[in-house]
Amino acid sequence: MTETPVIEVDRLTKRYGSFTAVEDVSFEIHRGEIFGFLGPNGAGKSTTIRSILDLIRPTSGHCRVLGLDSRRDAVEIHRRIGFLPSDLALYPNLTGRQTLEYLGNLRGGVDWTRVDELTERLAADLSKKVREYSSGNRQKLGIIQALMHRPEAVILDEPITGLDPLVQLEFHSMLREMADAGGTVFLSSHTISEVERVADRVAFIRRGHLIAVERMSELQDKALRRIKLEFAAPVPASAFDGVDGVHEVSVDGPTVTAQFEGSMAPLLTIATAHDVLSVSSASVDLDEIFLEFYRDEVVAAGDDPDEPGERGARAGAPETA
Ligand SMILES: Nc1ncnc2c1ncn2[C@@H]1O[C@H](COP(=O)(O)OP(=O)(O)OP(=O)(O)O)[C@@H](O)[C@H]1O
Repeated sequence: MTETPVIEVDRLTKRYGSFTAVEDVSFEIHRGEIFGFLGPNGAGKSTTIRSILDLIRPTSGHCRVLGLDSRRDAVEIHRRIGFLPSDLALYPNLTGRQTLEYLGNLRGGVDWTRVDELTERLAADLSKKVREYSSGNRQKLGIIQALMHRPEAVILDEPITGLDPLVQLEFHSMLREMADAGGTVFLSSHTISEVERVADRVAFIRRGHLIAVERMSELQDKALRRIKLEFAAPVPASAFDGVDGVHEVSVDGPTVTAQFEGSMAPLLTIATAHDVLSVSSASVDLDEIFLEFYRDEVVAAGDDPDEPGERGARAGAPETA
């Protein structure tokens, strides 16, 4: 039996004039899931979120939230979910507490016990006027307003901006508790470390296209590994041509380094045929995977002129389930 997805994006395309910000993006998020939505600046994250929430109208495609139509049922959706926008607009002359009272009353009242609990956990200060807030305190207020009515699902656009590391940890625990209790979290982010820490699945968006949706645990298993081989005598790089799963072979005298994925066995077969003295290997961390996905952007920024941007395709086609 398949449960109705909590958030469903179906072939979403958004054009601004002749510019396509998001093209043919589809994914589903299920109950109890923390879903990371990862991409560099301008990739299309906020455009996707705004379409889900009916804050902008898609050029084509549909979004559904809690089984409701984003356009037809926008009012009910907004009542039942929490949302932290990337550019939260607040009244500068209200205090934090007055702001929450105002926003809560739009939903029919404030659960101050819940507000106090969130305030304490995030070490927020609700007594000052919004115009006197630091950016971190402003962000805390944004998080509190998104969570204070105990929503079934929450959509968070870059939530940890400006938060110190301890508050980030506490905030991520809060998201995990929400998901464990059956809530759903959509978390847009630039940073793989945040997504790695907290998400169950992650979608990678680049230049308006969804390039992969991966389960975090599978992504970690899939991580490319780096191997260093010391030989008794120099071995040509061509000895490793066509070996399954091996990339980026580089030779420095009798030392060969390479990256590989999957089984190490084919690589070791070649190595042992050439009088190998030692083998060492280490996992490549997820930051490197992130860079693999976004290599074209890195090259465009002038960081690595060596490598053509082919390898983002390694992750395969987007998941459709
Ligand atoms: N109203 C608009 N008119 C024209 N272009 C727009 C508009 N809004 C967004 N864009 C463009 O659409 C693309 C996607 O923007 P979007 O804000 O969705 O990216 P993002 O992934 O959220 O980026 P960031 O991480 O910087 O917030 C960008 O190139 C942006 O300049």
